[in-house]
Amino acid sequence: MAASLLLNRVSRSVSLHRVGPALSFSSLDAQIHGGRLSGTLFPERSLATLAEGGASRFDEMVSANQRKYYLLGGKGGVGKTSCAASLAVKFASHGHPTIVVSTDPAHSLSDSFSQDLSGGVLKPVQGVDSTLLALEITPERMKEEIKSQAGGDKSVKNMMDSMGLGMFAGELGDLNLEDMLNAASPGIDEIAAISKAQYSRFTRIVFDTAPTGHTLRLLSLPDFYDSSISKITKLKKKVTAAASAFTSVFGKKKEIQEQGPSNELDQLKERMEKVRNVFRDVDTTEFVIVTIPTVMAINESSRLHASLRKENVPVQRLIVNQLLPDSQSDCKFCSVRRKEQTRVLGLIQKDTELSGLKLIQSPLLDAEIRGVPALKFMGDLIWK
Ligand SMILES: Nc1ncnc2c1ncn2[C@@H]1O[C@H](COP(=O)(O)OP(=O)(O)OP(=O)(O)O)[C@@H](O)[C@H]1O
Repeated sequence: MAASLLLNRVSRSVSLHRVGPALSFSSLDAQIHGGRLSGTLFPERSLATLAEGGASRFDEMVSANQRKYYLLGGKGGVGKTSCAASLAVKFASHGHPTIVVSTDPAHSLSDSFSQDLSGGVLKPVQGVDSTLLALEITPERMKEEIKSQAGGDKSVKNMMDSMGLGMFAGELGDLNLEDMLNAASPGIDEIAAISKAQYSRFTRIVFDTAPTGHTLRLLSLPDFYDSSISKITKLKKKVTAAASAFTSVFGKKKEIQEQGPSNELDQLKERMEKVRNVFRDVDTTEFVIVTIPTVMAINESSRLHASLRKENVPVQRLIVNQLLPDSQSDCKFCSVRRKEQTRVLGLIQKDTELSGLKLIQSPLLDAEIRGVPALKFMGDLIWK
């Protein structure tokens, strides 16, 4: 049986001692020095060789004091939440007041921290020696907020009426404004909110994003909003110009109310600009792709990277999570799986989208990563 890592959390600490071919933890007195585990050793190979010690260049991630945003995303079930939560714990324990945000409607931050972080408001994470807040975004609350800002009513027609453009609502046919208001992807408002002044002291913001498709929507939403709002604004200007031309020729006052586009739309447009700038700022933002060593997951990661590149979202790191640790005494199953994962790692090196990224290898632990001590342990393995 491949030597694997058992993570039995005793009280609130974990540690490492050797049990037969497996390794298990009972109190966190094992220090990880430069990839070697002091105390009981992992005889075949240090964990760091698995986690490619230093590949993540955590020193770069933690150095600057200016605010930075890290979005972790990828295929469902690969370990996004565990990696995001472990990164947030690591930032906080390195002195950065940190916020970890889950934009995934199927939240698992509460599970990962083993604390109730639900409710759509910022909540302090217990058991971390410095400031770490968590936010599980509730899509419902977000949608209500957007609808209320669009003059209360949901329909495009009523909204256009409120801007004196009711008779032109048909012209917006191709503009699915209703979709925009009704299906606002969760996260936009909170991302806009977090960039507000009162959160300025938080210098690291970590996003645990939803599986790939949903995240791409979230990333493209600011542009979608922007183009929708500019369409309305342009139409408004066109109509006003037509109305004044009409008046000068026929001398009759058309009943076009002289209103600027509703200021709710202006505010929305402004917030979208802010979010879009956050997502694309190479100095402050980075999207970290998380995957596992299977062909399907690598293919999806490659497509995700291509989409992020198109959206100009900066990507530097790729985490390959749940890698089988080395072991001399391999069972048949493990040796087949190990061969496959080695092949897949080779595919990454040849993949035009992924080969340029910093590759972080994260070992498979044979227990769930739940609670701050386990997240600290995982963080020490991958964020080095
Ligand atoms: N390296 C690892 N070793 C052992 N278990 C792991 C590892 N990484 C993640 N897990 C476990 O795998 C499960 C899924 O992890 P996680 O919730 O972080 O994935 P996710 O990508 O966020 O999932 P989802 O897409 O459903 O949100 C959890 O039970 C977690 O504890």
